[in-house]
Order: sequence, then structure tokens, then C-alpha cells
Amino acid sequence: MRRVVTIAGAAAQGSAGIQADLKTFQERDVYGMSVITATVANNSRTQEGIFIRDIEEIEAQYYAISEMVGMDAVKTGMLFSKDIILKVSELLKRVPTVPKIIDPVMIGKMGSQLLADDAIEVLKKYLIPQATIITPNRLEAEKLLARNIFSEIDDLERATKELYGLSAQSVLLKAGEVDGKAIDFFYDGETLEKFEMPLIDTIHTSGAGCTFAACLTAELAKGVEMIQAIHRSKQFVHAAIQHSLSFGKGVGSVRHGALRKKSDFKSQ
Ligand SMILES: Nc1ncnc2c1ncn2[C@@H]1O[C@H](COP(=O)(O)OP(=O)(O)O)[C@@H](O)[C@H]1O
Ligand SMILES: Cc1ncc(COP(=O)(O)O)c(C=O)c1O
Repeated sequence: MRRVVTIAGAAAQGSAGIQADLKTFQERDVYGMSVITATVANNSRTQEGIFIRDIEEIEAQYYAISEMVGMDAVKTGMLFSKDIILKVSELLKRVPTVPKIIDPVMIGKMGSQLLADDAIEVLKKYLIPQATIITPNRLEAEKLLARNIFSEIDDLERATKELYGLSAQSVLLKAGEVDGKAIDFFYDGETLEKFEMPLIDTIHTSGAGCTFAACLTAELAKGVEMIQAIHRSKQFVHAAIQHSLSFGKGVGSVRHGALRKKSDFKSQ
């Protein structure tokens, strides 16, 4: 069984972060492990509720995994501070051969700040150059490039190539809605490819980005080649959004197990 690690924040409500990643790993039949960098316990009334873990605690979790189990792929999500990014960069340098999926998480779906403003440059300098793939959404891409990106295919393709200039091996820009579709752009220095699916009309997409990147991590750990792994992840997250859950307050969660259970939903 392939072993995968997520280095990210725990999201108390269960939709995103560590919780989304572990649920997704289970669905993709890989062995999931976690290094928790922070706890996010926000709600619709306050943006407070973010607790950052000590560097020592983060390092200890990582060593418990690397020394006792090992890993076939690693994903990063919410890292929050400069210090955490520097530590994670140092730790990941020691595992040079496995796929590294860097999801440059910055803002939560309810508006909470998941990356400090002064941490972006450190992320670009130390972590992104180690990535097999980075998976920014539009807003994250704009912050990384320090420019606005227009909702036009030409500019989105240009931005994807500019992101590749940050020295990751490849880039997947999640462009969001373009011409009524949910489109992502991939570039690895040679191939520029577009992945599109119909746009689902819902606000309940909490955890979509984490779930997509976690599925990609699992597939790459299994040795699936990149383009195929992206296709599978796009299908996986599409089903998760199509059957998303609203428990009445705030932005609801994607249903991480939706692809497996799709046939059941049809008869409900
Ligand atoms: N409403 C939607 N309908 C269909 N696909 C979507 C929708 N929202 C997001 N996606 C897809 O889910 C994946 C994760 O996207 P996104 O929500 O933008 O990530 P993030 O959570 O990082 O903002 C992308 O492939 C995106 O195209
Ligand atoms: C710990 C953590 N990571 C990541 C995210 C981003 O989630 P999404 O996949 O919706 O972009 C959140 C959102 O609140 C979070 O709490």
C-alpha cells in the first residue's frame, strides 16, 4: 500500500485541511498520515480561531513518520508562517525522490487568513522550487505573481507559464469559472493543457482545493502519470462538489466520498 503524508492545518469542521486530505486518501486507497501545522476553528461570526503549532511539534510529527513508516508522496496545505515554511522546506529536502504536491493555501472559504502576508516570499523562494506540482487557485496565483489575472484564456495561459517561472516542475492553475465552465490550466515547460468540467451551481465548495490536491497526491504516489492523475482528481472533486453537504450555516462541505457512492445517490 502506498504511503502519503499531508502537512497542513486541521479544519475542525471536517471539510478542508487535514480532515479533507485523510478522507480523500482513504477513498483513494492509500495509507494516509499527517503533520498538523495549525488548528482552524472558525465560524461564520468571527475570523478568530486559528491556533499555530510549535515548530518542535511539527518536526516531531514529521520524524515519527519518516523514521517509522516512510512515504511515497507528500502534500502541503496551510503552513501559515515563515518559520513553518522554512522548517517544512528543510524537512522536504531530505526526501528528494517522491512527488511533492504544494497547494499554496492562503485564504479559507469563509475568509480566514491561512498564510501570513510576510510568508509569500519565503514560500516562493524555498518551497515552490521543490514542488513536483503547485496547485494555486486564481487568487493565490495573483498573490504569487503580484499581478491581476483576467478571466480570459490568453491571460490564464500566460499566468500559468509565469507560475512555471517560479521553478516548480509543473503548475496547475485552478482558474475557477471561465465561460460557464470550471477550468484548470497545466504547464510543465512543454505541455500546456486545459482541464474543464461543467460548473456546478453551488456555494458549498469548502474543501474543494484540498480534496483535489489530496487526490492528486494519492494518484501520483501510486505511480499514475501526471495528466492521468489530474483527470482522475478533477473527476473526483467534481463528484464531491456535485453531492456537497450543507448543514445549514456557512459554506458547506464537499462530500469527499461522493465518487465511490455515486450510484447510491441516484436512487435516493
Ligand atoms: N462550482 C464548481 N463546479 C465545478 N467544479 C468546481 C467548482 N468549484 C471548484 N471546482 C473545481 O474544484 C477544483 C478545486 O477548485 P477551487 O475551489 O478553486 O480550489 P480552492 O479550494 O483552492 O479555491 C478545481 O478543479 C475547480 O475547477
Ligand atoms: C486548515 C485549512 N486548510 C485549507 C483550507 C482551504 O480549504 P479549501 O480546500 O476550501 O480551499 C481551509 C479552509 O478553511 C482550512 O481550514
